[in-house]
Amino acid sequence: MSTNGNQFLREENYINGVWIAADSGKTITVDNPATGAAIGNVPDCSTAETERAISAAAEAFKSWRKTTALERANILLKMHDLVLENQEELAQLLTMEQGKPIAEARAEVGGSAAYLRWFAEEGRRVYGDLVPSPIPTRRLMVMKEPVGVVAAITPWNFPSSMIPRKLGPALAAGCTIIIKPSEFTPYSGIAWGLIAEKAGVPAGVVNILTGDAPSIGKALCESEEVRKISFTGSTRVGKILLAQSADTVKKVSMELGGNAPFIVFDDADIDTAIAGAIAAKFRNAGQTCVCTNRFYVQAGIYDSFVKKLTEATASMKVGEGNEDGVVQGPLINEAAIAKVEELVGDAVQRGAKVTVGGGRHECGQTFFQPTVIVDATQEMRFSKEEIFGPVAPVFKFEKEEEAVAMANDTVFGLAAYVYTQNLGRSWRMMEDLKYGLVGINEGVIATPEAPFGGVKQSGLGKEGGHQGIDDYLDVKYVAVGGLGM
Ligand SMILES: NC(=O)c1ccc[n+]([C@@H]2O[C@H](COP(=O)([O-])OP(=O)(O)OC[C@H]3O[C@@H](n4cnc5c(N)ncnc54)[C@H](O)[C@@H]3O)[C@@H](O)[C@H]2O)c1
Ligand SMILES: O=C[C@H](O)CS(=O)(=O)O
Repeated sequence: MSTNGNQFLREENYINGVWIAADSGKTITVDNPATGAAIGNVPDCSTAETERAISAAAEAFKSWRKTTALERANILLKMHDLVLENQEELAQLLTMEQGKPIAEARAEVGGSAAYLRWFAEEGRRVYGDLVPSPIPTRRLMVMKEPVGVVAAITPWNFPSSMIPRKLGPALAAGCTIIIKPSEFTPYSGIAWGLIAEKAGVPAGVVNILTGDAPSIGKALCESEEVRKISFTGSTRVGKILLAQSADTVKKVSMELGGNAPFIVFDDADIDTAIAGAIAAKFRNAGQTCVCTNRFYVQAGIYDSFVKKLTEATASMKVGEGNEDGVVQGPLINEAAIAKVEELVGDAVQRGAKVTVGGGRHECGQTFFQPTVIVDATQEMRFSKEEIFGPVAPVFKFEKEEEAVAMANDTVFGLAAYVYTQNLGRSWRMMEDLKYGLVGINEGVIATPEAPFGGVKQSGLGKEGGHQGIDDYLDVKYVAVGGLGM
């Protein structure tokens, strides 16, 4: 059943085409991060429900894998249309449970639909090979097949769009899926069950579970029937899931934490760099995996960049997501605020100076002032730890090789950004920066057409692009002999 008039605000889980409560009747209360008010309660499911979801997905796989790529594409496009037809309701749900400004929520929902369209098309281009045989009486074929049951575990910062990045390629490839959204933002995840149901996705193909993450995750990782784990979240949890998946040798996709450098050279167009800096730092209140974590600014442009960045940051309106003109909402909870406060405190203690912001915002317990902090050094914690908040540390450098060395001095490798008008330098940056994504004079680059994913401890595998569906396919080599008979 739905509450508060939004048809997508459902307080049940979706297993095998049936809406259910937790066996125990237990629930998890979900709060609005901007106001602290309770939105509602979702099922607190655990191992038993997870095992039923796995059985349902395994049974549904037997027939879903035999549908044609065109049939699957048509269902994904129906889901795409439903998302766009209900974009406002889905965006309002997202802002209510996650806090982001409504314009960002609308964009996220639009992006969700775009991933569905992309993979509807990609699914119809899963080609095999006929390999020239060295033996006259033998033919060599390469086939691609769906891996089977997929388990998807997703984060709270993009509670809508992180799901179709997995559901899209999974269904397009012929896999079935069990989705466990974050307990902080479950409603946008549960909504995918309703969208699937309305689109006519057969029972068991899409299953949505909320509840005790460790026990659900353990059941998914230890099941022989689950053949792939697709995770988006922290590197810490990614490592737990990788370890838990080892015994059954699962395929894994890991979209993990980041520590993005944003390098500005003296020859950069400064206004372009400032626009890119604001977009790359403060989107979703700095709570994105690809948000800039470190600004490295060359000495010749440093003072004017700091001045302009401070001015632009000071002009940002903070408040609840539906308030006119608000460009920054709350952080997800008070623990997130405390973490950001800790990192700012550490930097100031080590000699950094705040030019704007630096503390909690008057809007409420979960709001933090958009902040610029200068004279940053590699010894400060935020040079190695993901801030995940609206704080922009600015470091000064003299030479190009110094910037590259500092930028690469991290265990992470998700996104990096470079602002320069020098062609040779931009190519050296592309090649020398050890990251999965590089923006040259661009601060927001994710798109369904391109492979998104990190290297090092930022992850394994890609989401989007033609690479995105490969992670949901097994490659089979078939040798057909006896042709001389
Ligand atoms: N690389 C990317 O594409 C990408 C995208 C978004 C977020 N992230 C990263 O995610 C983090 C923020 O998201 P978060 O706080 O939700 O991350 P998180 O790792 O705390 O939680 C992510 C998901 O894992 C679940 N989970 C937690 N502990 C688990 C366990 N022991 N077993 C199974 N599941 C478990 C959570 O319930 C949630 O659904 C940041 O580090 C951010 O960089 C990465
Ligand atoms: O935080 C994670 C998202 O993947 C960021 S983006 O919307 O893909 O840029």
